[in-house]
Amino acid sequence: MSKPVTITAVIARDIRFPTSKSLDGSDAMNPDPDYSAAYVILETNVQGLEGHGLTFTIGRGNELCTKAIESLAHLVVGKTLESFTSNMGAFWKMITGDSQLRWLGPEKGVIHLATGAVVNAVWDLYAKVAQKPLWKLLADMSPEELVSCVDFTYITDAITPEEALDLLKSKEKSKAERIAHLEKNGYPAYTTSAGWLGYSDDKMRRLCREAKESGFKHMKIKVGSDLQDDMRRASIIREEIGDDLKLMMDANQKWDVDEAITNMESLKQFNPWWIEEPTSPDDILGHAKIAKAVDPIEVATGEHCQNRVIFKQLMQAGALGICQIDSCRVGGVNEILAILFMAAKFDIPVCPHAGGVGLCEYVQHLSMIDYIAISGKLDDRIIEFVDHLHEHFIEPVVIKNGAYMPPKLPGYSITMKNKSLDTYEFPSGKFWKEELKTKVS
Ligand SMILES: C[C@H](O)[C@@H](O)[C@@H](O)[C@H](O)C(=O)O
Ligand SMILES: [Mg+2]
Repeated sequence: MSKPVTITAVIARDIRFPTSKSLDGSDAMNPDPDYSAAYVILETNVQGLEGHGLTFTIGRGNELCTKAIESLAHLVVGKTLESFTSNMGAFWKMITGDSQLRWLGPEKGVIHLATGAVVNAVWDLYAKVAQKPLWKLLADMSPEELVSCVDFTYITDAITPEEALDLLKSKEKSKAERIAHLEKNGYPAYTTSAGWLGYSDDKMRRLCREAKESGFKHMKIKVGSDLQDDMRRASIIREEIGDDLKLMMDANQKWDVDEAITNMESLKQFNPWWIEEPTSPDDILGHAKIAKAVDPIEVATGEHCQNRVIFKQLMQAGALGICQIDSCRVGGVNEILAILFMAAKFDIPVCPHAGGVGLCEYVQHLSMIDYIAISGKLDDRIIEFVDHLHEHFIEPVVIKNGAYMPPKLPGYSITMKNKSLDTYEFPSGKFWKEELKTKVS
């Protein structure tokens, strides 16, 4: 591209899907989520070229995220893409370093969710200009380039840039073999779609059967409502999937620390591989205590883990058996790379969180780059899959035989169809106008 690409405007849109109607996505803590996106469009001076990104919320509060995105806009508008991509680490430090906005976090909550959306939109633009899907853009970087994308502030006691570089260099020569493996076999996935808490027993049984038939080897269910009911539902699922498939359980932060330990005593008879979010996502020592008590069941967490610092401490404390990165809870691709480096160093499997709109589209790129260039491993690593709302994306995920196939189009796979954006914009889109009218009358 001859003329420099300049970002000319940041558009933030409040997009909400009415998933609470069918209880898709429901769990013990979140009984009625409306899967939503605070959606970002970076407009540029090049006709037809835009960077897209989103941050995931479950409905109300999406308006706060879109406002926060607008507050960050002055940091990117009027700047060239090249001024960012020539030093991605410095770009990230700049975006998270506006002192007046940083005061709202730092690096957590609404401002960090908004940061995730903007940073991801810049990566989408970068990959579109490079004419590569994001995973390939990252895979083609040298170890030095990949390390330079990361801000190591606050994590050098766990990993230094030099250590990260050594780690990447040791994987460099065999990258091509792993790319070939992915292109042939895809990256293994697990499904959560059968186990939402609000589903009837019949629906759960049917979805379990369907998931098994379509090649999934792992399934996740929700627990944390009522222990007797958790046990009843777990036994139905085991009945359907048998003993060979791996079962995971997700409590969505419902329990206190000792309660988690006691409840897992009862639930361990269903042979869960991991217990996810057993307690508050901020409780590092609590997770460590649970991990010790429930061993050999793994403790998984990360979808509400606010930044790389908390991930670092979970890893250092031996509190984390499975690292569940979330593509937009932390500050986008750069911070994800920091977490992937630490997970590789601590040899903790990364199984991304994807229960939301657009999260499957995002995280496939992240697991793929982890396998190609960072951990180099697939053992005990799977990407979450939920079968909702993919039809709204220009390049929806492709699952074959229980595995994610590598995306092909340039970008971060997060661009939504214009019609979907217009229909589900809140409150002015066609869907919500009708919906709100019926509520009033
Ligand atoms: C409200 C959401 O659907 C959550 O239940 C979901 O993200 C879940 O924790 C998951 O692990 O997929
Ligand atoms: Mg979860």
